[in-house]
This record gives sequence, structure tokens and C-alpha cells, in this order.
Amino acid sequence: MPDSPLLTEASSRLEPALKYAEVSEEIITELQFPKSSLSVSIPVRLDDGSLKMFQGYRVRYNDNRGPTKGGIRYHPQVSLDEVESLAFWMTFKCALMNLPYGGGKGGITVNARSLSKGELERLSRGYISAIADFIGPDKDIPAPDMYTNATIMGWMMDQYSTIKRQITPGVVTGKPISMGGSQGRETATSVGAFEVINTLLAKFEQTPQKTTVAIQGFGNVGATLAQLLSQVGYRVVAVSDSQGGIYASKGLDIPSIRRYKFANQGLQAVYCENSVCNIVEHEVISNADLLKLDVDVLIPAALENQITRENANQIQAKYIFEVANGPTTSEADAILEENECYVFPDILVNAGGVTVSYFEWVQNRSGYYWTAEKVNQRLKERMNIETEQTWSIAQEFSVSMRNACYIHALNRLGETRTSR
Ligand SMILES: NC(=O)c1ccc[n+]([C@@H]2O[C@H](COP(=O)([O-])OP(=O)(O)OC[C@H]3O[C@@H](n4cnc5c(N)ncnc54)[C@H](O)[C@@H]3O)[C@@H](O)[C@H]2O)c1
Repeated sequence: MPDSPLLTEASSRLEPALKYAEVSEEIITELQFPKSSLSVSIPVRLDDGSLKMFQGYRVRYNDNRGPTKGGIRYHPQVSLDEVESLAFWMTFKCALMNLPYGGGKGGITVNARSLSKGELERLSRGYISAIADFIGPDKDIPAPDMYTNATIMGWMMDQYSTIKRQITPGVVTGKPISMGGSQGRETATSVGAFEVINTLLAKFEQTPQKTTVAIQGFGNVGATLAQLLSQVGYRVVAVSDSQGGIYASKGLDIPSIRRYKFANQGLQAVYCENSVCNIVEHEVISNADLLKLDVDVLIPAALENQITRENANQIQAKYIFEVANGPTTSEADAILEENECYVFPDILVNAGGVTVSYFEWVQNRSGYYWTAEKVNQRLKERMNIETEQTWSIAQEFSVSMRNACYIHALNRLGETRTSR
């Protein structure tokens, strides 16, 4: 095994699931290695006339179940090891959701916020020029991830189409709707998580009206999810962003807070009537405080590695739904399990995004576009099917939902590999 601590840690988390999964040793061995990894150097002309080189990666981890699929991340800490470990998880997420895809991932080591729009466009187009032979609608299909968005996906699709001299919308998902993006893609992760939360809390007879919720991260996914939850009666008592959080035991007025945040770029516990917003009684809390609140449901929706060996014993929530990727370390997982806290893992909870990415690719290939209602209906169906199946596996083997997800995904990967 090469020196890849993140990938090694990722694959070690599968161990408890292996004794229940119907997969051969050979397949498990194969799954420890990425099929192919590409490193590229991208020259970019900056606005001041100088030339700067950037490092980029694209990994196709495993393509037994179909073309590889996964986002592209722009972040200063991007490394080949990180991209390989994220591509590894995409392999499992796609199998878990029964999508006809393998796992992939990409990234560029860059602080995207330090670049102008023009520089960002040249970098994105340069990256696609460098990896064009490695990707394609039947080979590997990128999507947005941290610090990449629909605009960047649009540039990438355009660049690829220019190189191939053929309009190829199915090469990238998460595009603007005007370039073949799907209705419902922007809210897909929140809608998917909402379905999973409702389905699983119902198993514990935990109704929305008697459930308090704290959400770390009031971004694209966290804020939309907060709204969906509060609409059906969940009491969202705390939310936070990178600057800190707010808490009100009576519950927060989420639509008002969203409006305020959109207009002022800050979090404030407000209640708005028409255009007037009044500040309501609340406590200002830190992100660390938010995680330890006495609530029923905790939703990390910001960064990875938030729940660790250091704070896991102080978590009071009974249920954790991982919307962020990798918010709980494996040491924290063990502590939470001992404390009878149910953790519902990222590869299920946040899989709505990749599911609607799949729908986008299907629409691009057929040239027939669905309504938002149709997208959401199909998304909910698929989330429910896989949540129920995973729940049954957890009951059958008396394992955590994390291990049940791995067993379910491993079984699918094993079945396809054996058939091939
Ligand atoms: N957007 C998707 O479709 C999607 C799909 C799957 C997984 N995810 C994961 O969900 C998470 C959120 O994604 P997003 O698209 O909403 O991102 P986003 O950038 O829109 O929002 C992230 C939020 O987290 C906040 N934040 C940053 N640092 C924080 C900190 N230290 N403590 C608390 N909050 C902090 C930010 O202020 C922001 O409100 C990420 O982990 C992402 O990988 C997103």
C-alpha cells in the first residue's frame, strides 16, 4: 500500500462491515487501491500578467458498476491522498444509492477566494484541458464540491465540448439549468437528507412536534434543510456558521433568519414581518457549544472532523445525521455508540446530491428534461428505498447504520464484480 494515510484510514473504517458482507477477499483487496489516479500541472496566466502553476488531480477509484462519478474540490489542502480517499467514499455512496456509477473525485490545490473570476475561469478550463482524456460521459463525470459551483461546471462542460468538437452536456453535472442542469439539483442534498431524517426518526416514534434540532453550518444545505424541517414542525433551536451560532430554546424562525442572512451575510436570531426584522431573545453560542446542546437531533452540515474523541462524550443529542462529509472521526464513532447515540452516516444522509446528479446525466443523455416535481418525487422514492433497505440490514445484523450502509454497498459492489 502506498503512503496514503487518509485512504488507509478510509478503508479501515470498512473492517467491522466485512464479516457480514457477501464479498470475496479478492474484491476487498481490489477495493483498497484506486483504479487510476492522474496528477496534472496547470499553467494559469494571472491578471497581473505573471504565470502561476497549480497542481490538480483526478481519481477514478473503481468503475465496476459504471462510469466514475464525483465532485471537484478547490481548496488549499487538496492532495492526491485526500482526493483518493474521497473517491473511495464515492464508490460506496454510488453503490449504496444503487446508481450505475463507480466512484471518482477531483481537486485543485488552490485558495479559490484569492483568484479573480477571470483567473478562476482560466484555471477551470486549464484543468479540463489537462484531464480531458481521463473524463467523459461514459468514463468519468465530475460535479461540484467545496468551492466549486454551477458556473464553474458550466465552464468545464464548455471547455470539454470545445476540445471534443461536440456538445457534451453529460460530461459534468451540477451545471446551470440553461446549459442542461437539472431542476432540483440545488436543493437535492437537503431534500434527500430531509427524507432520510423523517423516515428514520419515525422508526423511533420521534414525531417532528416533539423533536428539537441543532444544525452546524447554515450554508446551501444546512439552511434549506432547516427550512424544510421547521416547515413540518421540528423545533430548530440552534444554527451556526463560520462566525458562531445562535440558540433559542423556543425555536428559531428559520425563514426570517435565512432572509436576514441573505441580505446581511450574518446570522441573527430575528423574526421578520414584511420588510421589518426584529431581533428575538436568543443566546450567542460558539460552534463548539452547538455540538454539545441538549437536543434530540444534531446535524453537522459544515466541515469534516467536527465530532472527535475530545468532544464525543459531551454530545447530548440522541440522533446525529451527518450532512457534511466525514464530520465524525472513527474514535468518536465508538464513543457515541457506547453512549447509545445513533449516528446516521454521510454516505446515506447526503446522497441526495449525487442522486440528482445522476438524474441530470440521464436527462442530458436522453435530451428530455423533467419538471422539479418529477425530480423531487424520484429523489424521495430512491432515498426511501435505500434508507429502508439499510435499516433492515442494521436490524438483521444488529449493527450501526454506518456499518449497515457499508454492508449494503459492499454487497452491491461484490455482486457486480462477480457478475463481470
Ligand atoms: N452541496 C451539496 O450538494 C453537498 C452534497 C454532499 C455533501 N455536502 C457537504 O455538506 C456540507 C455543507 O455543504 P454546503 O454546500 O452547504 O456548503 P456551504 O459552503 O454553502 O455552507 C457551509 C456552511 O458552513 C459554515 N461553516 C464554515 N466553517 C464552519 C465552522 N468552523 N463551524 C460551523 N460552520 C462553519 C459556513 O459559514 C457555511 O454556512 C459540506 O461538508 C459538504 O461537503 C454538500
